[in-house]
Amino acid sequence: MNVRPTARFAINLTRGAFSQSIKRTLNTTPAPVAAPLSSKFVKIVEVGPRDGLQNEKQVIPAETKIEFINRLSDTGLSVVEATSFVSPKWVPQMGDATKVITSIKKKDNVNYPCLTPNTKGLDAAIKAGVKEVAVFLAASDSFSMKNINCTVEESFERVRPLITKAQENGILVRGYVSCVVGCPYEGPIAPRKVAEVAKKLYDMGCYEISLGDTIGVGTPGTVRELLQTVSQVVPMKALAVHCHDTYGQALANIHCALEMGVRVVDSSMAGLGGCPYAPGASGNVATEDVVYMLHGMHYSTGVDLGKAIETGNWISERLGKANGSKAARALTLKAVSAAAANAAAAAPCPPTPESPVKSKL
Ligand SMILES: CC(C)(COP(=O)([O-])OP(=O)([O-])OC[C@H]1O[C@@H](n2cnc3c(N)ncnc32)[C@H](O)[C@@H]1OP(=O)([O-])[O-])[C@@H](O)C(=O)NCCC(=O)NCCSC(=O)C[C@@](C)(O)CC(=O)[O-]
Repeated sequence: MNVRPTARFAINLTRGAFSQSIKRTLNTTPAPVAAPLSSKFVKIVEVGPRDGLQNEKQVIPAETKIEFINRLSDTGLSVVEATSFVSPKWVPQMGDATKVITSIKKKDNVNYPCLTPNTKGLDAAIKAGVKEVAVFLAASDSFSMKNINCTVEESFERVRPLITKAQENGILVRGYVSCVVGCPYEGPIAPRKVAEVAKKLYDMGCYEISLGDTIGVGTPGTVRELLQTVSQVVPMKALAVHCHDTYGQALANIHCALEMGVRVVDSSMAGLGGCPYAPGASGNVATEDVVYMLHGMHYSTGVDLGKAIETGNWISERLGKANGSKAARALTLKAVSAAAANAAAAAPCPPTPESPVKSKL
């Protein structure tokens, strides 16, 4: 992919000026849906700093992660999943969890949940002042073994004391279920199996269950069936969707989930990410694309799309990648072209050579 549009934007437009330019561009961009469908709020859970960065091969300095989170906090997002307190032997990229979470500028209206696989992780999170954690289980034993080194059944026993201790400390717990449609090692996963895991986590005290299509194989057909089954045992309002975009189905799957009543969507700025234990899986659906779609459908998110694109472009440049969001790429090009045209129009006219007629006078 070509990184030029992002680099050009960096040269031509400063932070803030870009948001303004994007706003003007959005005002002249036809809305993708004409009629208002709903004015309801959709909560976006930004997972870029954790899910987005955990799989990066290059060492990302803690300072970059901290600035990324600070910029995300300024976009209007209400949840920014910041890091994970996991074993650095398993996921070295997250080895700076304490430094990152204690160094960010926390905003009162933003939650910064962190992943914790066991009580050791929870203890470190508590020490670092974390107010919300997430446990992550799977609907497939093979994936569970690769990811957290225990079976699904064993993972419940591992998180039970974690959830109890978190509750005793006034810490909210979110629950992830991975491989909700398919597993990289076992193939298709039955919705019934996902429902069992989701219900157990919900009953154990997780306030929200995020359904992870870890390898992005879901389609609106399988996602509909999944949500129909899971919502029989966990209320729809407590469900979130977490769609990786490996097969280009993420937005379609989110649209399907919205139609069924889901109002929490996980996404990753610039489409960063992938799971270290799901080889070949692409990143999460890009936050910019989700926001563009939701606003076009007249859902509110609280997110300033211009600032989101600016942040996605910023982290993409830091990582030396193109922004993985199609909406961000299109709007960046449009804003840069418009700014260039404005600059050209505002520039003083260069002296023109005297015309033959004038020279005769
Ligand atoms: C769960 C374990 C720890 C089991 O790993 P293990 O090797 O079975 O654990 P252990 O208890 O035998 O400990 C091994 C070593 O790790 C240390 N350790 C143990 N726990 C911790 C901790 N919390 N923090 C720091 N260190 C820890 C422990 O102290 C020990 O150190 P040593 O004595 O050898 O020096 C390991 O498998 C692990 O950390 N796995 C994390 C994997 C991971 O982060 N995966 C990505 C997140 S999940 C995901 O991306 C999917 C999701 C959520 O996005 C949704 C979707 O898309 O599907």
